Amino acid sequence: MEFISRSLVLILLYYLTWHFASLFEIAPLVSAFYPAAGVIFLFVFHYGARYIPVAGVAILLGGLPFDVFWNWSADNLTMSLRQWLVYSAAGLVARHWRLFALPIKTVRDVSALIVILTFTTLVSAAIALGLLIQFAGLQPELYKHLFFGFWIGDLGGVLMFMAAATLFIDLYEGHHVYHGDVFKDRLAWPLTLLLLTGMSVSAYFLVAGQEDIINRIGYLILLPVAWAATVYGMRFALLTALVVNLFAVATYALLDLDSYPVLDLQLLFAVTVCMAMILGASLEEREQARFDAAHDPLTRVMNRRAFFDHGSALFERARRHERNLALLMVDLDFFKLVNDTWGHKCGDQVLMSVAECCRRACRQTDLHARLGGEEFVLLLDDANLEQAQIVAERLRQAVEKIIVPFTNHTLTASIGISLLDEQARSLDDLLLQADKALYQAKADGRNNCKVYGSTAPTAS
Ligand SMILES: Nc1nc2c(ncn2[C@@H]2O[C@H](COP(=O)(O)OP(=O)(O)OP(=O)(O)O)[C@@H](O)[C@H]2O)c(=O)[nH]1
Repeated sequence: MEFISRSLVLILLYYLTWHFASLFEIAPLVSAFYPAAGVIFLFVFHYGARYIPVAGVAILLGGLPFDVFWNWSADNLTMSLRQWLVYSAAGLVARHWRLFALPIKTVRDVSALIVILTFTTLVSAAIALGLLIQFAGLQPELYKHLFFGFWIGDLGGVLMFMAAATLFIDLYEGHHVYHGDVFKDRLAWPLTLLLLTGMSVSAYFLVAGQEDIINRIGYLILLPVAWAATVYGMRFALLTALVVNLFAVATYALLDLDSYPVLDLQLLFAVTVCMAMILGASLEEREQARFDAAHDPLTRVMNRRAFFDHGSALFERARRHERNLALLMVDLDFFKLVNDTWGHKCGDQVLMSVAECCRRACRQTDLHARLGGEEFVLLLDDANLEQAQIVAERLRQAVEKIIVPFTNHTLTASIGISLLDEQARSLDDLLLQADKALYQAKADGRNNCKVYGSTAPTAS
């Protein structure tokens, strides 16, 4: 299954990159071949030789129909074969010698990849030039033209390849390489979409009448779709596909461009939608997996591991900036009775209600988590003793109001409080102190809040 889905992505990415890069075609066909070949390199590099035949299929399906199918020539075929062999071999060599460390995690890693690809591209361009001189008797006056054609074309191509590399890495390695502040704001989606489609549409008008250029610019619509798929997931990508395709069709109708091959437009639409579904679905799966790894499946609040990850960072920040920090350890009283009397399902419902109470008791900057069983924890950022006691008391009262489903029974909770001071050197210390306070609260008859180091109950 993985092989099939990866193969599909290889073919679609190849198609996307090939057509997108062909927009920047300076030396005919060459600049489009290289970035697309980069996709082959990446797949072979990451997943091995079994993707070499798939790459052949990608070339046939993705590259040929657009230019070569309509304009078949032996040169084009040789070029396809060459990129297939050179990049498959380069991918295998890079894989074998582990030319750069995996997994690719940062923008710097991607840059390293691009440098290697640029290098490979230039070397293969030089080899191609050498072969042409040696075997095809290339005239010296064409050297410069060809080399610059290769060079400039390839450079543009490699830059375009960045887009494919980003999609690829995002898709399979699960790292959001280019996720930064730019993408934080969801508003970025409609704005960027507007900008990209606006640019494409103005471009159509600017080059009205030059069919060849219009055909190429038409492929720009693939970019926002693939981008939306990787950054925002399937729903946004499908929406983007719909919007940009509607724009494209409307523009073609407005400009009366009936000579534009209908087949191409349909194919483009099919590819954008497939791309959106595959990339977007994968992103959503990954986000789901990430969520599942950090959350308790029953209550959907943070789990123990995620609490320690985020909590330790919060603890260190508070200690460094000498800010207050309070920890509340919450444990239900006689919860076993609920399970034993009304069943486990009923107990589960109660736990969900308690999690909700914890969520409501917190600020956005605080953390709340289920440590396990009927034990919850709250880490209150910038809260002093008085504030922590208020939150704990509010929480205790909220738990008191929970009614065990289908009964008229209520339950109570005991809460231990600890505060960041010189004694607490780590989050573990803080937890230990809150646990001791909780033990005190239980010993004192339950349904009350106790502060570590103080003997008087804060409320009951
Ligand atoms: N329904 C349900 N029960 C759970 C879950 N995890 C742990 N428990 C139950 O929580 C109960 C914990 O019981 P104890 O540790 O004896 O504590 P208690 O009965 O609350 O008594 P005190 O804490 O001393 O007041 C046990 O019956 C566990 O089976 C869960 O996910 N769902």
